[in-house]
Parts: sequence; C-alpha cells; structure tokens
Amino acid sequence: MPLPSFNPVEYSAQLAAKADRFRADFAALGLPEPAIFDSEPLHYRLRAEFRMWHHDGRIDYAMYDPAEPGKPVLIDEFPAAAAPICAVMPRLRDRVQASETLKRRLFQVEFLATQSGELMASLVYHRPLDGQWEPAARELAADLDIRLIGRSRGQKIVLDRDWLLEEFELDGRHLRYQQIEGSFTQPNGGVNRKMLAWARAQAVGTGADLLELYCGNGNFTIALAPLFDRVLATELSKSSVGAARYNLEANAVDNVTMVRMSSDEISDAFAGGREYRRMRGIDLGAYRFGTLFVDPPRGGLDEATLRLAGRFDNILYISCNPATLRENVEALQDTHRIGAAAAFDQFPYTPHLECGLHLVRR
Ligand SMILES: C[S@@+](CC[C@H](N)C(=O)[O-])C[C@H]1O[C@@H](n2cnc3c(N)ncnc32)[C@H](O)[C@@H]1O
Repeated sequence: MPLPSFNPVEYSAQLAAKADRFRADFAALGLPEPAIFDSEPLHYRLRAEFRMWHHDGRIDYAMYDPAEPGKPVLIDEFPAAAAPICAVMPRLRDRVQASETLKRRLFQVEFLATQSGELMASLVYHRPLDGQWEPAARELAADLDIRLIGRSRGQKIVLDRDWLLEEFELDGRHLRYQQIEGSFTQPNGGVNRKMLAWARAQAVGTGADLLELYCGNGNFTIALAPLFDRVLATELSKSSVGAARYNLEANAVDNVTMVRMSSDEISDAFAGGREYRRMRGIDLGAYRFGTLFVDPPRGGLDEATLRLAGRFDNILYISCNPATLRENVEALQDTHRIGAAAAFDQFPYTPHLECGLHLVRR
C-alpha cells in the first residue's frame, strides 16, 4: 500500500468505493443497507507518528512507503493530522534542530491531540536520556505550549503527566476521557463520535445488562452505560483499565464493573472454567445479560469468544478489519442475523474501513 495522497476532491468517490466493497463482501451474509459515516476530508487524525531523518546537519520528518521500505519519504506537512499537530510540527522540528541535546539520536516523534485542544509529543531516542535532556525539553514544552515525554529503551521521562483529557458532547452529555500516551485511543475523533452515537442508537431498547470486551479506556462503555441496568466491562491492557476506571469516575458512571481480563479468560469464566482472582466478588449468574459489545483488534474474535458471543440475544460488533468480521459473522450465521450495519471512514485515502454490525438472535 503506497503512502496515501490527501486530495479532498477524490474523497467522496473513494468512500463510495469502499462502501460498495463492504456491501459486496457481506451480501451473502444478508447485510442490510449500511449507514455510511464519512470523515472530515482533512485534519481528521488525532494521532500521528513520524521517523526523524538526520541528514546534512538537519532533521526532517519522514514516513516510509511499504512498497519501498528502505527509502524515507521526507515530509513538511501531513494534512491528515489534526490542525494543532500540523501547526506544531515545523516549530518542533526547528526547535529540536537548533538544540544538540534534543536532536542527538532522536529517532521518532509521536503526536497525540484531543478535540478539546490538548496536545502531546513523545520524543523517542536511540540513546539514554541524560541530565541535560530534561531542562532542554522543559523549555521546548513551555515554548510550544504542549506536553512532552522523552523515551528511550527502558526509560520514560514524563515532564508533568503522560495523559490528555479529551472532552466532547454526545447526545446531550458532556463526556470526559483520559487518554494515556502509548495506549490505544481511536485515531479519528470526529468519526469516533459518529461510532459512539450509532452504537447508542443500536443499544436503545436492548435493555437488561451489557457485557463489553476490549473496552480500552472506556470509550464506548461511558457512552453506552446509561442505556443499561448494569455493565461488566473487560480489557487486557493494564494502563487502559486504569484510564477506564478514571473515566468512569470523571463521568459519574456508577453502574459499570471493570475487570482486567483477556477475552479468552472472560470466555473461560463464563464457560465455568477456572476461578479467577480478579473475578472475586463478581457473580456472573446475577447479571441479566442481553447484549454483548465487542471492538476487538484486527484479528477479530477467537474461538472461545465466538462461543461466548453465541449466547447473547444482541451482539454489537465494531471492527477495524472487515475480513475477520466476515469470518466471525459466518461462524455465527446459524444463531444470528445482521439486524443493522454501518461503515465508518476512520481511515480516509486508505483501503481500510471500520464497520459496525448489530447481530440479532434468529
Ligand atoms: C480496537 S481497540 C478498542 C478499544 C476501545 N473499544 C476504544 O474504542 O477505544 C481494541 C482493544 O482490545 C484490547 N485487547 C487486545 N487483545 C485483547 C484480548 N485478547 N483480550 C482483551 N482485550 C484485548 C486492546 O488493549 C485494545 O484496548
């Protein structure tokens, strides 16, 4: 896949072609007409990372075309990135270039922005960070008015905090989300809000209790919780579970129990497998689960999780990989039909498409 070119004139046609492919790929599985949710055509990415290329006494941002992996493509701008990232990129490069301490063996720069206006950059080095780095970095952070983190092998220097606070309105609620550096967060903030609204619309009326797997920092959990009596939410990553707990409190959501468990562990617990210390005090039998919400990584659902899914009347499935989504829906064909579908264009100008399905027990 070559590096994308960002031409808003081509955007609508590209999205239409992706949606057609989605329809065609799922036609045999009884896909209803999907709702199509577009992205902003530019400045839609809240995360962007670049290698730093050192040459002729200067440094430049670089990306790699997978078709020519040995050859850096030097870039001055990255129009997919959120406007605050675009604005700070040249200023950060010039300031780093002017400081030997900040520049030496700088390998990569990772930006994270929020729609609420916060911005963080992580400077990743191929050398241990010494006592001179921190004062230079503090000056840089103050000049650019951003949060800054320095990383090197086995070393992480956080100047103040390693997270941002995202805030936005959703269906009349003001939501707050801690987003931790290095942990998963949805890259396209505008499209994420459309995914949350779609998921909420699908969940209305499914009632009873919700089981959520792969909940990350509670992105969907916080949005969906008021529509259910009780929610059991699970996630593998320790830092994401920490953020999710923070977010439950920050949003005054009190009907969610959060457990750090992998999808196969929670599937095993439901199947009456071994006893899990992390499940102590949680009586699975006392829940009245009507809905399962899953948003797995690209690999989709494993066998044990598919068996667990088959027990639910409603499965809300958000997927960043239509190929594994299709395999999983095929495996559930005997018990579930597709009640509603959506395509979310998280990744404009690439072939990737995020999909949402509401699977309903036959
Ligand atoms: C696509 S992200 C979705 C996160 C969240 N729903 C959101 O919207 O931000 C997938 C999440 O699954 C978690 N994960 C990966 N493998 C897992 C596993 N085997 N069991 C449970 N969670 C897993 C990752 O840490 C990540 O947070």
